[in-house]
Amino acid sequence: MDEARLAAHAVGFGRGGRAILEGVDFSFGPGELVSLLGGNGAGKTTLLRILLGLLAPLRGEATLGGAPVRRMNRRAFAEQVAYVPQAHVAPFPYRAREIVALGRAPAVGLFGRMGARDAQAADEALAMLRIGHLAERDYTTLSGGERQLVMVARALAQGARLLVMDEPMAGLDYGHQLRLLGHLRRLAGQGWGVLMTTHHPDQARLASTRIATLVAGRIDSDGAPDAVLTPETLRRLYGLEPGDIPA
Ligand SMILES: Nc1ncnc2c1ncn2[C@@H]1O[C@H](COP(=O)(O)OP(=O)(O)OP(=O)(O)O)[C@@H](O)[C@H]1O
Repeated sequence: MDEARLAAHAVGFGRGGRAILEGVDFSFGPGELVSLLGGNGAGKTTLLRILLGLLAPLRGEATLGGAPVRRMNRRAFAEQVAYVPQAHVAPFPYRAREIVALGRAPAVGLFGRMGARDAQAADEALAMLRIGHLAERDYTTLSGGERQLVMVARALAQGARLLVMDEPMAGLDYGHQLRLLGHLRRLAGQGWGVLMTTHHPDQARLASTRIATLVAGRIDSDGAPDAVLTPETLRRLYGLEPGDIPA
């Protein structure tokens, strides 16, 4: 199990002489749904990009199963870790099944032909998220919540066991936020590992197995949701004073 953890070790990053991340030690792995909380500009997206090997840290390193991600073959990395983008409107009216099958690109090669096995993997992923009925639908006609689930299905079809998501609940109504969290929690229960950033501590508390907080580029706390989300942590995260919180 430990083999597949995605980790940051003493990671530091900066731009223009300004520190963005400092001494960040963090990891997640199979069976976990970890929410990364932090105010605007705290460094969440920067940390995700470093974990994904898209950005080289100035100090420290990111590893997958102990191997430096920056030196890993991208296809080998994609077989283990999927980045789930925020749902967006595709420029062309692909069917949902086709969008999901695109997740198979690491398996079929970017310009390879999609075979029956790929279509089957796409259908299995859609079924796992209980959206099989959307397979033939034009992706551009789906609601934001449905599109986000299609994006998760695409990551599942890719075969990766670790999912990394940047604000997956942005733009979703409360119902779709909770539904998405329910799916992610279920995936964690089945052995997937999920890391997501969010601006919704309450939802994070409901669904996460663990919560980590970033304050000014440093990990401020990391642990069980109820232990992390104290009034004191919320003050450091969002500048909230006890009187600001409805009693
Ligand atoms: N390429 C860059 N050049 C200069 N500054 C950058 C660059 N990328 C990020 N930053 C700065 O680094 C800080 C952290 O940005 P990051 O996007 O990681 O924060 P975040 O926690 O994801 O924020 P948000 O919740 O607002 O999306 C911000 O102050 C941002 O302006």
